[in-house]
Amino acid sequence: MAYKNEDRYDESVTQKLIENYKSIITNLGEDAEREGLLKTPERVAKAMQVLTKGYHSDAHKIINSAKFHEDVSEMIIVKDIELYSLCEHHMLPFFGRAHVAYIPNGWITGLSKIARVVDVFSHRLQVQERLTVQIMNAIKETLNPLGVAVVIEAKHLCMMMRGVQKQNSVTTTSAFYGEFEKNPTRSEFLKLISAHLS
Ligand SMILES: Nc1nc2c(ncn2[C@@H]2O[C@H](COP(=O)(O)OP(=O)(O)OP(=O)(O)O)[C@@H](O)[C@H]2O)c(=O)[nH]1
Ligand SMILES: [Zn+2]
Repeated sequence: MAYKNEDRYDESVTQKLIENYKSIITNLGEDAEREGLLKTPERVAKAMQVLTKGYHSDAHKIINSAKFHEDVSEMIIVKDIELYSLCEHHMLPFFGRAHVAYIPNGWITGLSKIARVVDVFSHRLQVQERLTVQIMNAIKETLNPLGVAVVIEAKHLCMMMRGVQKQNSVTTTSAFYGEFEKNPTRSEFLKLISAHLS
């Protein structure tokens, strides 16, 4: 079913996930029947559907729904778009911010749609590199711009709470297309967002 917002859940998926999470709680050595945990499988089932709702959204449709003809040829940057995603290896969160820019070639889109595209792809099981490229490609394929740039800075809980346990490392990924593949455009973009790069 299509999820219009995060309050809608697929009832059959919820029921299956409730059984799955009951088993997980039991297999972790907890008592799934104790009072505090009784509703937990349902809560997690719903939370996980929200965190993966991007599978039910189409980034191309989102951009095309607010696509306007406009003769602008300057770089448009939407920076500091906060994002929360789940790493596909551990299903633990990674979170940070995305900086997205494009140079129009006759078409622009609503600014909020750029942030919505970040949400669509981040609400899936991801690796940061693919997330970065998917955002770039969605803008490239819908607006046919002269260039697109995406930079994502994120911290991965799988590197913080477990495993290597590094609390301060930030991963930066980038994807550049068209004009952004060369200077001076790329350096102008990086300069404009540089206050936000660590
Ligand atoms: N490239 C990339 N790697 C990621 C991302 N999120 C998590 N990882 C890494 O995925 C790797 C999975 O490695 P494995 O050796 O299979 O898993 P693991 O034994 O749990 O690894 P450790 O985290 O080193 O304990 C780890 O190095 C994670 O840091 C991501 O977005 N991009
Ligand atoms: Zn991970």
